[in-house]
Amino acid sequence: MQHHSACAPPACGRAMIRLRNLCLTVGGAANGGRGRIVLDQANCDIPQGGFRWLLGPSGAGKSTLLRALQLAHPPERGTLEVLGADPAHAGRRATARLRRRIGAVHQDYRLLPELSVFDNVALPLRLDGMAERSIREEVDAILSWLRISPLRDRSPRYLSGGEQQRTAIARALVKRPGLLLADEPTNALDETESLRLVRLFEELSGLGTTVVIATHNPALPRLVPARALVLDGRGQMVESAP
Ligand SMILES: Nc1ncnc2c1ncn2[C@@H]1O[C@H](COP(=O)(O)OP(=O)(O)OP(=O)(O)O)[C@@H](O)[C@H]1O
Repeated sequence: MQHHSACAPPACGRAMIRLRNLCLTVGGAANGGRGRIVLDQANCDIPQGGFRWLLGPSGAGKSTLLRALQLAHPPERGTLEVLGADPAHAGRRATARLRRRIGAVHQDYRLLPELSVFDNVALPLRLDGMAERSIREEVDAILSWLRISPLRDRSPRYLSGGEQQRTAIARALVKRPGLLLADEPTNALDETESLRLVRLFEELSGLGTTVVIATHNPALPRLVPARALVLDGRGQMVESAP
């Protein structure tokens, strides 16, 4: 991989993610400490349909940056635009609408154990007010694609790690998000499933979804060569060519 000192401008089209002098800290005032700088004046543009790996050693801040992109971790300073909007200047309703256009796969899946696999995946569509009949079609299609249809009535509580991970992925994808953020989305999957999944993410980016996938598995970016955002753990982020 060839490294550049700064992130390249978007190849074409409008930036769906735009960072300008973005500073992110963790464990600050809320924890009574001084906080730790995860990103120090980072700049980056990702165009619509862009695909980026998010790389860096454990603890470098990949999950924190994904949380910020999901509008769940406010920046300390600088500008963060997501899906063409700046949440710092959007009202609560506009921010909630923006969040609904983001699909996120968390490292710990965050499935609701009291709901079935089907209902977990249906949740974002129900929150959007979609008709039940359309929900059934959409959910069944994505469960089938991820090969978890036989699990549709089970509680996530009794699923394997890989099955839970695929359920979380189905929930992130079912609403056809404009931005897909995934934190180690293949760490519980075997090689064949991992390859299918990253190919799906690649396909989605070809269809216009902006995709950011965090991983510390060096094998993964080799499956789909794409630009990478690399965090060094000391606040710096560089963008590397595929
Ligand atoms: N709420 C918090 N309070 C204090 N420190 C935190 C908090 N959340 C994260 N951190 C610290 O911030 C740093 C970045 O964590 P983060 O989870 O973003 O890293 P990561 O690159 O995703 O790591 P991994 O690859 O292990 O998942 C780590 O040093 C972590 O210990």
